[in-house]
Amino acid sequence: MRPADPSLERLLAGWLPRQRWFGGKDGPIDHLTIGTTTQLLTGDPALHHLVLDVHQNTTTDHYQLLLGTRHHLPDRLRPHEIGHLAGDSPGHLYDAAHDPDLTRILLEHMARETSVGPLRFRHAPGADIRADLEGAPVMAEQSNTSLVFGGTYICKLFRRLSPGVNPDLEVNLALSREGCTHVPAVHGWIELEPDAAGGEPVTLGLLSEFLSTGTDGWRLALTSVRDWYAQPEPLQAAAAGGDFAAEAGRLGAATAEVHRDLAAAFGVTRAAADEVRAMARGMAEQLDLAGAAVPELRPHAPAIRAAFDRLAAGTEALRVQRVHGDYHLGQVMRTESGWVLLDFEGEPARTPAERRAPAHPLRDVAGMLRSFEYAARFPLAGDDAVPSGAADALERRARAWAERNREAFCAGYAAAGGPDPAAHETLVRAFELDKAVYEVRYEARNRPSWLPVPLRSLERLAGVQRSIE
Ligand SMILES: Nc1ncnc2c1ncn2[C@@H]1O[C@H](COP(=O)(O)OP(=O)(O)O)[C@@H](O)[C@H]1O
Ligand SMILES: O=P(O)(O)O[C@H]1O[C@H](CO)[C@@H](O[C@H]2O[C@H](CO)[C@@H](O)[C@H](O)[C@H]2O)[C@H](O)[C@H]1O
Repeated sequence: MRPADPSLERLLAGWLPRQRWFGGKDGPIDHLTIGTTTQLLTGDPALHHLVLDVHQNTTTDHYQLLLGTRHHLPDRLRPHEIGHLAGDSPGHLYDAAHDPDLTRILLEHMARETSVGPLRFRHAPGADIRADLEGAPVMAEQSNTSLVFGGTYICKLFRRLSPGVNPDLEVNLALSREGCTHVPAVHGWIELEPDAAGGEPVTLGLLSEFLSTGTDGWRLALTSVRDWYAQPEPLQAAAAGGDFAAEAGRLGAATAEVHRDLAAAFGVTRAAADEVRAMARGMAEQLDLAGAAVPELRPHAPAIRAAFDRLAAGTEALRVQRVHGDYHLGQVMRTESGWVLLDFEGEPARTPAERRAPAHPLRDVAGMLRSFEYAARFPLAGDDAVPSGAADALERRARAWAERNREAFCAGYAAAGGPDPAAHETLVRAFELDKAVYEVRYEARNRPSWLPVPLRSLERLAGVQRSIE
């Protein structure tokens, strides 16, 4: 395979926008070039590591791809085929993240800490990595691609690359050094060496302990929600088989403990009132952008803007610190030893600087409160899911479930030493609305059939705001 083959670049430009993890779905790809190609395995099958430079409008994003080539493509790999090159080509090209025959090579390299071209494979100090395991991708709604190796490791391959050390690696290593028990152990990572201009290596992958006894919070919460919808009247939350409130309280406490350790690892600073005003202006700008892209958001815009204005009118300085940044029920796992937090990368649509920026820890709390709203409304999202005449009763149930778990989470968070959400209502509401605006845009771009979920809960949030004005 030639490094910069125009027909390969055209194939990739056609394939990329169809991938769940592609972050540039807002507009067409103007031009795609192959930045680096590194051959990790020769023969048939062969494995190449590619960094793709994707030019869209005025920006260039970099995506990582493990490209497999085979003369004959087995049926199991057909869904992952990228295309077929004629002439002196190697035959079928496919996304090798789905090929266990090839991904095991990543473990071998990390175990031996090798360097291949610009790729450097590393392991954590003292880690003894088993290289005899096969990796299969996790089937989750993901921005990246994670491979589970024999129920022992999980290797997250970052799809869109951000400059420098990925915050997920940076934060996990820092929290482990603090002795935090709410994160999985880091075993290794893969990085791209800095280019000639210098700078930091770019993180390509993160190998962590696989939490084999864990269930993700989203799945647990949905089980509880379904149980709640199946309850006969009169409703009795505490008696419901799948009540989630005690878990929500423990999750609140774990969140506060992680915030404490993040503060110890990265420090705490003060955001003066004018910085808080700038933050509120930033939220209003995002609202304008989202309203321009998603018309369904516009009816709620005045009430949302009022919440941001209210935040801007305050004179209080805020204590800010490193936070999770994209906190929701899919980012936490309940294991036999308690709640574990995952994915400290921040929101995929934000810039690397925004993701690292200190924020008030209640921003994460608001993220999780939104997630309770999501879980409560998810079963009602499809139009045919709600029988006619039942909408009001179901809306009452959704609100009751979300409210009960919001309260339990906030109580657990405050009791474990986090700033009390009840004492910062304006701030929490602004964060919640900001997250809901982000979600509307996120769903419109990535999962249009989910758009009613944040829109329905916005009707409630914006209604609360209107009643305050
Ligand atoms: N250490 C782990 N152990 C077990 N499962 C995990 C682990 N890390 C992630 N997962 C699973 O993979 C999913 C996606 O992981 P995440 O790090 O959030 O990826 P992304 O950044 O692509 O969203 C999680 O929701 C969880 O189900
Ligand atoms: O986990 P990611 O870093 O990929 O986060 C992105 O995708 C999330 C969905 O997978 C999205 O979260 C939204 O949907 C969740 C249910 O799937 C819900 O629990 C969250 O509250 C809601 O925000 C997240 O916003 C996005 O950044």
